[in-house]
Amino acid sequence: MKAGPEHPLVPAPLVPAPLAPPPLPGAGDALFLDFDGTLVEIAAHPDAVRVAPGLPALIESLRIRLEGRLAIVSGRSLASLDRALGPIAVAMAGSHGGEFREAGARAAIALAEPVPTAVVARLHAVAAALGGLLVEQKPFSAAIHYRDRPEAESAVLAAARELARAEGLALKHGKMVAELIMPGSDKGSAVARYMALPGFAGARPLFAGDDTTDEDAFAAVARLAGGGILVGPMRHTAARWRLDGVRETHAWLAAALGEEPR
Ligand SMILES: O=P(O)(O)OC[C@H]1O[C@H](O[C@H]2O[C@H](CO)[C@@H](O)[C@H](O)[C@H]2O)[C@H](O)[C@@H](O)[C@@H]1O
Repeated sequence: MKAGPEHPLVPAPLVPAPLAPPPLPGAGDALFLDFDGTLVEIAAHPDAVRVAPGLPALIESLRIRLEGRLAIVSGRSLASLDRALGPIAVAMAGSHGGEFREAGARAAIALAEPVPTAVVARLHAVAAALGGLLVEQKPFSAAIHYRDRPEAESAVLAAARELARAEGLALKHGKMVAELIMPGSDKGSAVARYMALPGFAGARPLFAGDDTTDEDAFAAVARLAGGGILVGPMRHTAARWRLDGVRETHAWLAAALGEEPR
């Protein structure tokens, strides 16, 4: 007997079924890419990621191949993505959908309210009390990182949950990070907003991402008759396909251009 939503009395399997590799993005597709863990390997510090030398050009070439239907959708701020990738004419949404920019546009549109300064101050106090954790303040979210002190995870999450509850904020738990966000925007809403633009409308959306914070986007592309691509080890996910890691993602992007990995 099958398990799943259509058989609610049967427990879901503990080990999710494996996912096939994704199709190559091509004519009629729109491509959305997460950044950390998808385009670059996770590093010890947000500023320590290494961008492969050929990556910005690869992304721009794909954007041209897809007639402009490509965007990076990240939890990072746009300023941080701009620093990492340099001046590329590619659409980008940052701060988990709080900042939205079309390709070539100078200014971003704000789709969220900034996190109140009192909340950021409280996060700094929590970070100091836990031995000096990194607080990353972004235009529309604030993150507390515990990669340096994994043993602080439960204390970080408890404090972040309490702040989120008291202030009416959304909480995202990513890779060794807890992020507080004003409710109303996430990666799924950013994808939906791109897909409503004339250049994207009607295309099949594909979203590649590694983290649980990408699940909103996986669900959004599924609603729009596309599919998510989980990057990394198998887990319970709304994604439809899977790639093993960053290297395999680069190879997949290069293959879409008919090239060897750069
Ligand atoms: O949505 P993404 O593009 O995947 O961004 C998610 C978060 O990425 C960054 O933090 C993560 O990557 C860091 C560098 O590898 C790592 O040190 C950290 O532990 C990870 O959580 C970024 O700093 C966050 O702002 C993003 O939300």
